Amino acid sequence: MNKMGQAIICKGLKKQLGNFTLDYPVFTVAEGTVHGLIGANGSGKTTTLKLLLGLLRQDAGDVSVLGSTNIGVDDQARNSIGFMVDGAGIPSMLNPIELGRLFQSLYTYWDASYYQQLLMQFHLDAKKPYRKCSRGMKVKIQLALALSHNAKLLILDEPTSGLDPVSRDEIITLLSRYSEDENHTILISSHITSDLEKLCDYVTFLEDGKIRLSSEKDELLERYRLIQIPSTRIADVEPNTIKGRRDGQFQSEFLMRTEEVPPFGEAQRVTLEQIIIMLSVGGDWS
Ligand SMILES: Nc1ncnc2c1ncn2[C@@H]1O[C@H](COP(=O)(O)OP(=O)(O)OP(=O)(O)O)[C@@H](O)[C@H]1O
Repeated sequence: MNKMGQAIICKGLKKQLGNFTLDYPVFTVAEGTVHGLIGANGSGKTTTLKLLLGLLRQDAGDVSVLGSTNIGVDDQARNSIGFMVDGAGIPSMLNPIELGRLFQSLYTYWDASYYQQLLMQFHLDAKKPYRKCSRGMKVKIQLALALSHNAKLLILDEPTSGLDPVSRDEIITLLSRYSEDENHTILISSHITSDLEKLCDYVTFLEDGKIRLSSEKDELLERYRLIQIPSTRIADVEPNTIKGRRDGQFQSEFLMRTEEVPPFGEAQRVTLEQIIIMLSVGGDWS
C-alpha cells in the first residue's frame, strides 16, 4: 500500500439538493488504497461520487481528484479515472461492442483485448443493446468499461448491487486484483458491508450528508467489541462505555470500546455490519 499522497481531497465541500445538505469539512482518499463509502439509502453516497466526478457542481468548497480541480475538462485526469455512477455516460441504445468502440475513441489507453476478455468472463451478450440488458448485466458492462482503460483511480457506485452471489464474488476478486498495484486507488460505495469488509483498507460512514466516521478498517474492527451481558449485571456497566446496545429479555448486547470491556463481559469480535447497525440505531459515534 502506497500512502505517499492523496488521490482525492475535499475541503469545506457543500451541496444542497432539495431538503438534503451534504457537508464535509474534510474528506480524503489516500493513493494506493481501497476506500469504502457506507451509508443508508439517501445518506449522500451517489451525490458524493457525482461531485468528485464533476457530474454535479458543489455550492462551496474545493474538490481535487488526482491533482485536478476540474476533471470535467481535464483530459489527463479523465484518462486516469474509471467510473460507474447511475449509468452516467452510457448511451443505452449501444451494445457492448459499440460501447467498446465509443470508449476506445474517448480514452487514450483503451485496452480492447482486456475489454473483450471481461465481456467473455462476465458472459455478456456483446450484441445486446445496453437498454435491453438486465440490471446485473448493466452493472457488469459498466464495470468492464470502467476497468479497460488502465485507470489509476476507480470511482464506483454500488458495483455489486443487483448481482447474484457468484457474480459479486467475481467482481470483488477482480477489484482486489486491480488494487494489488500500489498505484491503483478505488473509491467504492456500497450498502453491502460484507463486500466492503473484504475489499477496503479505509471506510467512511455517511449519515444524512455528514461524515460520521472515517477510519482504517482494521483499526475500526479492533476498536470495538460486542459484549453479552445478562440482565442481572447491566447495572454494573458504566453507561458512558456503551456505544450501542440491543436489549433482549434475559440479556443485552453492547457495543463497547475494546479497552472498556468489563471483566465480567464475554467479548466477541465485530463485523463492519454490526458496528454500523449498533452505532446507527441510537449509538454513540464518539
Ligand atoms: N436532483 C435532486 N433533487 C433533490 N434532491 C435530490 C436530488 N438528487 C438527490 N437528492 C437527494 O439527496 C439525498 C442523497 O441522495 P444520494 O443519491 O446521494 O443518496 P445515496 O446514499 O446514494 O442513496 P442510495 O443508497 O439510495 O443510492 C437524497 O435524500 C435524495 O433524495
